[in-house]
Amino acid sequence: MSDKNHVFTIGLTGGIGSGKSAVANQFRALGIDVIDADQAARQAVEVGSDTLKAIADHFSEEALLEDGSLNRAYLRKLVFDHPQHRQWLESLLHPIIRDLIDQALQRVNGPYAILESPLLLETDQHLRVDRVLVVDVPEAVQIERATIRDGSNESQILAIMKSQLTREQRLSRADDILDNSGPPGDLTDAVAQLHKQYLKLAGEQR
Ligand SMILES: CC(C)(COP(=O)(O)OP(=O)(O)OC[C@H]1O[C@@H](n2cnc3c(N)ncnc32)[C@H](O)[C@@H]1O)[C@@H](O)C(=O)NCCC(=O)NCCS
Ligand SMILES: Nc1ncnc2c1ncn2[C@@H]1O[C@H](COP(=O)(O)OP(=O)(O)OP(=O)(O)O)[C@@H](O)[C@H]1O
Repeated sequence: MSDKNHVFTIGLTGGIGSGKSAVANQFRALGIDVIDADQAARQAVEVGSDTLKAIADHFSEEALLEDGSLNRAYLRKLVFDHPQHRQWLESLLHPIIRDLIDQALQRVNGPYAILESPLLLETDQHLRVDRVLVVDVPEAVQIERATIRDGSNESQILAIMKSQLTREQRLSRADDILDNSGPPGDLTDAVAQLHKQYLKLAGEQR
């Protein structure tokens, strides 16, 4: 990125259940601002928003819960079983998510920022970042951890994985790779090393 006003930004990505949030929390603990694309996706569909109304109009009232919020379980099943529904939802949400990310990046004060996103490389979000950090685990570990965390069945996790890049595609685009196949404690030293490297790179950019 050549824009002089922009904060040095690391794109943190990985497949579902790889450990992006766990890694992001370690950077937060070091005082680094993390912008979370999944969080932006939630902000985009706030109760009462036009976007949420467009979703209910397009799918059905079933897309809303009684309190007027998004029926995430319903939509999750629908969009990952039917690529055309996912494409419709993405074409509505991704431009909004991109704008929310841009606004959040402008508010960053620290030496560098982290953009945590499952779809960093699948969308144009990667154009916002200076460097790509991939959290990597074998696919079997992804499935196991995501299934336990979400209480989902394996077939739903597999459907989500199919709509993301493959492990090989993602790794081929990484500048840095964090192996998260060990216990959570193993991440601490590796994150501290990366933090040192990123502080140096951010300093050189200024
Ligand atoms: C379908 C929705 C409502 C399901 O909500 P739910 O609470 O069950 O899941 P959540 O949003 O927490 O996402 C969980 C994980 O699913 C995967 N995922 C979500 N959306 C997508 C997508 N469009 N393509 C591939 N994987 C996705 C990611 O690994 C993500 O971390 C939600 O994921 C959504 O609105 N997706 C479309 C917006 C989007 O693309 N978000 C990703 C960030 S850019
Ligand atoms: N090293 C680890 N050992 C064991 N469990 C882990 C480890 N890292 C993360 N987990 C657990 O695995 C699950 C997935 O991790 P996390 O939520 O960080 O993944 P994610 O990449 O952010 O997923 P998503 O794309 O769905 O948002 C969580 O329940 C988390 O507590």
